[in-house]
Amino acid sequence: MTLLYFLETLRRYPFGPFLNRKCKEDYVIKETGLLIEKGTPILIPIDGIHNDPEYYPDPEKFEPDRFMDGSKQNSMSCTYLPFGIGPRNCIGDRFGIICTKVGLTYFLKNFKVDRCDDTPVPLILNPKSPFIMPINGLKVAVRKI
Ligand code: HEM
Repeated sequence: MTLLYFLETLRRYPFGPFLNRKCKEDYVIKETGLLIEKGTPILIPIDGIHNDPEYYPDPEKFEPDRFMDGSKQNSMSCTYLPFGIGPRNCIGDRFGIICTKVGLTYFLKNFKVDRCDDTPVPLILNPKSPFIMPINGLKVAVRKI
């Protein structure tokens, strides 16, 4: 269950809005005829793909169950990219997942988290940040259980 919430959180809020690559050889996109020349810098829009209703119906909705069948986070899927993709993808993905599971489980066993008066609803992201992060932080009420 923790994993489904983790996966959905990284869909809605990946670390950054895009991955960057450089084109290794001239490439023509079949559908449009557009030529991408060798050496062209490429930005792959993670947040655009993660919010495309063709892949994620009702993308604004936080819905951990979308990951229930396990297919989306398949490494061959180009529609879920929180850890990047290909030979330069994140080498720490499994380690990151395990650390998050252990840390979250320990934290949630000991603390209860609630909205407070200062919790931004809806969450407003900082449009000037190179990372995906709330504009004024994310204040919540944390109580020891
Ligand atoms: C939730 C945790 C993490 C997230 C969301 C994350 C995300 C990413 C992303 C998006 C990339 C770029 C991949 C690409 O361009 O295709 C990356 C690269 C990388 N990550 Fe992570 N990462 C996480 C944890 C870690 C951890 C725990 C380590 C090391 C212990 C790590 C080490 C690296 C390294 C070395 C690269 C560069 C790989 C390369 O250029 O070949 N990451 N990560």
